[in-house]
Amino acid sequence: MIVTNLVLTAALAVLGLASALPPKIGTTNIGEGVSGSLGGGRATFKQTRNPRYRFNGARAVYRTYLKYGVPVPEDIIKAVKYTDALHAAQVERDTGSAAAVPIDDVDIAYVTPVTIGTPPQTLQLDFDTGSSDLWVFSSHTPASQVRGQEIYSPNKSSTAKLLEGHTWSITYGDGSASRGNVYVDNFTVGGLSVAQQAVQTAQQVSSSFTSETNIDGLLGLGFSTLNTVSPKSQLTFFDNAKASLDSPVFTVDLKAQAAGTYDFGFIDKAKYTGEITYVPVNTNPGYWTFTSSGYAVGSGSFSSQSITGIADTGTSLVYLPTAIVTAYYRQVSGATNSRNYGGYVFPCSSALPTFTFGVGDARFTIPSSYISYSPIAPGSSTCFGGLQSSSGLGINIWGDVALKAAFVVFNGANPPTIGWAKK
Ligand SMILES: O=C(c1ccc(-c2ccco2)nc1O)N(Cc1ccccn1)C1CC1
Repeated sequence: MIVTNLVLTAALAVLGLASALPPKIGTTNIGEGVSGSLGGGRATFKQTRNPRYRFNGARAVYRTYLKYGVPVPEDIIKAVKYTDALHAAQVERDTGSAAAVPIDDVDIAYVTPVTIGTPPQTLQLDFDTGSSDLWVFSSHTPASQVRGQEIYSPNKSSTAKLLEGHTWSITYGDGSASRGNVYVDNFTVGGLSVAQQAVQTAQQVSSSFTSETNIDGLLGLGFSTLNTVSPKSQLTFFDNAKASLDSPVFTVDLKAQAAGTYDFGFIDKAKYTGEITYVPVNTNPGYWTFTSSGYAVGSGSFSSQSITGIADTGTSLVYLPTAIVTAYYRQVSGATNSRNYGGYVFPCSSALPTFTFGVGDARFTIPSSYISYSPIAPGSSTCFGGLQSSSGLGINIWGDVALKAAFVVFNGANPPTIGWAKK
């Protein structure tokens, strides 16, 4: 047997397999970081745990054989390889969690802190499941278009690299727009890092972005097919991070007038009640498009009908077919569809019914307070509705007014699905 072992060990050494195993004694490859100080003839070393170390018994035995120069039995070598494979499968994966903070007192949008580059530059970005460009106010944005926003300066980041010859340009449904060039750099959200994230630097932003002083850029969480970078389109932060996540998901927990969270890689049971109802997602052309099973106005009967639309964290309001919206505002005294104000308005003193929408057999009720969206001007007694008609858009949109009423799982598995739960 010894002969066999000698041959085997020699073979391993020749094949370099032995080198796949840790170097021999004298190194600290024991999964514990060793830090300490030298000098003045004294040395003290404080050992710290390596959180990612997984103890491997077979490997410990293997080292002992090596330590005493005894040929390693075949079954130990097999056990080391088997347990290595097991550990590789269990390698600790990544997750992230970051706050979603409303930028004003009507929840028109939410921002989340991110860090870019080395040393890290912190910006507050609007996470937008309705688009797939990650763009930021930057040192390339004309000063006349910057009004208090934080900017990303690639020339102050030692890890920034220009994507030569790449540009981007996007126009959003509300008419806002931006364009510019592209860098890749280290990018972190809530403890979750991507080394070479495409960061699109703005050379031009439209007036609505300039005037939104609390938003330093957008982080697209739509499908990467929507990304506008040319000649080579880029991946979203989620697509880049997905492979290293415990689970290929992100969740959205937006709140009314309070900080919610975006979680990446895990589903936090503390954030919802009951069951999550998952439904299919149509990824064409690149939005999180799903079909709702119907609606009810206030305590009225539920109307079962398919309402196909997108879950869009980047849109403030809910935009649905005119028939549904008129059925809703018929229950609101003094409500009119105003050309002046660009949508349904009503006396702020009017009582508003709730609005319930279905996802499969589940039912989600949007409180009246979310639909009494805001006075059309400060101090006005006329209020703008949080539910508006989608007829001019060509797409139904479940924006923040609806998302605030639920805990939503954006499941990036293959095929993608979207899950809705009460909270
Ligand atoms: O704002 C956008 C939107 C987002 C991304 C893109 C785009 C163009 C090229 C790549 O992405 N185009 C949009 O238009 N909404 C919401 C919307 C539409 C209409 C009115 C108001 N809100 C898209 C998700 C539907």
